[in-house]
Amino acid sequence: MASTIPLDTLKASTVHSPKMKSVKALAESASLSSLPSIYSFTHNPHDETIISDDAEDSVPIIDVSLLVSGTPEERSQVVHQLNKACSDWGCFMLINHGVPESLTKAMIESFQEFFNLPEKEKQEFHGNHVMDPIRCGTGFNPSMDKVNLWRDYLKCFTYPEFHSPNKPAGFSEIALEFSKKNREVVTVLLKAISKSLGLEESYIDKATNIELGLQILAANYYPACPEPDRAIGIPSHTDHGLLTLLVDNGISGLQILHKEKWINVNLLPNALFVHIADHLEILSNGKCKSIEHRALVNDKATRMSIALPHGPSLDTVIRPAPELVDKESHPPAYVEMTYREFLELQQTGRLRSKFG
Ligand SMILES: O=C(O)CCC(=O)C(=O)O
Ligand SMILES: [Fe+2]
Repeated sequence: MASTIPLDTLKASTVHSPKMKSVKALAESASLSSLPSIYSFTHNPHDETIISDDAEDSVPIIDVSLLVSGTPEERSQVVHQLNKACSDWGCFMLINHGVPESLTKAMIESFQEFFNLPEKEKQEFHGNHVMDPIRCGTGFNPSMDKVNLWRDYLKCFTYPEFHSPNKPAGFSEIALEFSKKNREVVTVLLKAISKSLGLEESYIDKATNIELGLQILAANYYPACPEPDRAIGIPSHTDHGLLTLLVDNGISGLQILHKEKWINVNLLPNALFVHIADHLEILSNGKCKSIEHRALVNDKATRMSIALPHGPSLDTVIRPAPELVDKESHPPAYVEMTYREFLELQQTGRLRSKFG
């Protein structure tokens, strides 16, 4: 049986992040020529020697339009590609996904306008709790992060209920449309991934109660950094949820860990990057791998990324699919708990990994 974490000791997890100056404000202050020591991140020297840009290490590219309009052979080919991408890579790049390029551009611009708001106005959206539906801040969580991260963020819960800041003008409308279009992509992908696992098409939808599944629209803002080798945007982690879709403003910085090598990800123009996340790994009993990744910073230009984690409904217990469990050869390898419990535990720093 899968073990469970005693949750009766779990209290509402408030993140006591002090009202810190944003990294954007810090980076723009005229006097900044070196990295303040509170942002100094010790990179693992072992990591640094194994960065790869090799062609053979290139992330799989999947044409998702074939799942909708392809021939039966093309559809089954894409399902096969997804099976390999989810198990061998834990990520892939998606082309012909149907999110209009102009909409993505408008979303990136709107986030930029949000981050450009006066600090005081942004502070109205400074949430404290992981379940606050709108949260803006700078990368610092005392129970999780040992150093400050060179990154500001805004996170909004956009499904099942839509939340967004009421400024800048037009932000809400663009965010609603962008979130909808991205959720449509996830709907198609989850069906195909179910099939690729040998399960019925709607298996993941039902097991996660996806009708009420949580969608988060998050933007990361990484200003140019005076000493990029000594700082980090986001340290190595896997995402919670089922799938995260990600785009950026054309400035690279995302790295994934593949076969113990850090690989620079350069997104194809108008492609979506897809991360397999923890709850898909749990549900598939390890057949799909959630991908370790991190965000580096640079000294030339501001990087922005938009990440949309799509998860189960908050109150559905997620456990390995019994169809993918075999007592002898594939025993259940993960703890079972609701997505909400997972998020709250993760925030306290007490969830060391999805293995419990
Ligand atoms: O900025 C990126 O490319 C990565 C962002 C990320 O990993 C996250 O928001 O969880
Ligand atoms: Fe991430």
